[in-house]
Amino acid sequence: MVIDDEPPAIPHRKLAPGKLVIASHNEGKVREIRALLAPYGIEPVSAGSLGLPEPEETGTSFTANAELKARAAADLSGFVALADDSGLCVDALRGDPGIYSARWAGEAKDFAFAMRLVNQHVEEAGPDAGRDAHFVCALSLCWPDGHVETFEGRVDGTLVWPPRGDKGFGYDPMFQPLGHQQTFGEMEADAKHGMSHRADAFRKLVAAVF
Ligand SMILES: O=c1nc[nH]c2c1ncn2[C@H]1C[C@H](O)[C@@H](COP(=O)(O)OP(=O)(O)OP(=O)(O)O)O1
Ligand SMILES: [Mg+2]
Repeated sequence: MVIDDEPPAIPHRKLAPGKLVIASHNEGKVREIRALLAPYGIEPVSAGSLGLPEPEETGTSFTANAELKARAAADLSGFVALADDSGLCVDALRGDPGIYSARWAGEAKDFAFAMRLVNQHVEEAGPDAGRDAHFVCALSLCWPDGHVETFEGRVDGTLVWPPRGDKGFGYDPMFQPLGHQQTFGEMEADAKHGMSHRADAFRKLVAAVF
């Protein structure tokens, strides 16, 4: 018997030119998503500039949180919304901080503190646990009628200490992608876009909806 295990082709909805809300309140992300969208004839407006609230991230996965943020922004704005839920997953910490990556930086969004915390836990886990980590990014597009499509990307790397560079945001200064000598904090934006979890998810989005 021949078993056909090819997944059925998913009919994606195409994205028409026009306004699109970037459903994020993180300036670093908004900057990166704007750059990724630049070649595609979309007019991005940020959630902040529309005065949209920051929804509570009650999901238990990157995908669930990305969908919830995209849906909230599409409902309130009436435009297609693109949300990003992402985070740093550390092997020695069994995937933490993961979906809690923003929350580890506290109310003050203090990533110098969050990076120290991550490094401290990794050192406590001992040398055998290693310093492998990866970033994950789920990008969700939600149309005003509720249709949602989500794409996930990933980049593998190593955690360095002390942190290096001030070009990126969040945990970038302590993350060195596999096969590279610079951290994401030291790289120019274009170099990060060549390999990041966000760019990986975005490539899948482009293939599906443009
Ligand atoms: O490329 C990255 N380079 C460094 N750090 C990163 C990256 N990507 C995600 N991260 C970390 C920091 C961020 O704060 C958290 C995501 O948390 P997450 O809830 O998805 O975003 P957020 O609260 O900062 O903004 P928002 O929810 O309004 O989009 O993971
Ligand atoms: Mg958030």
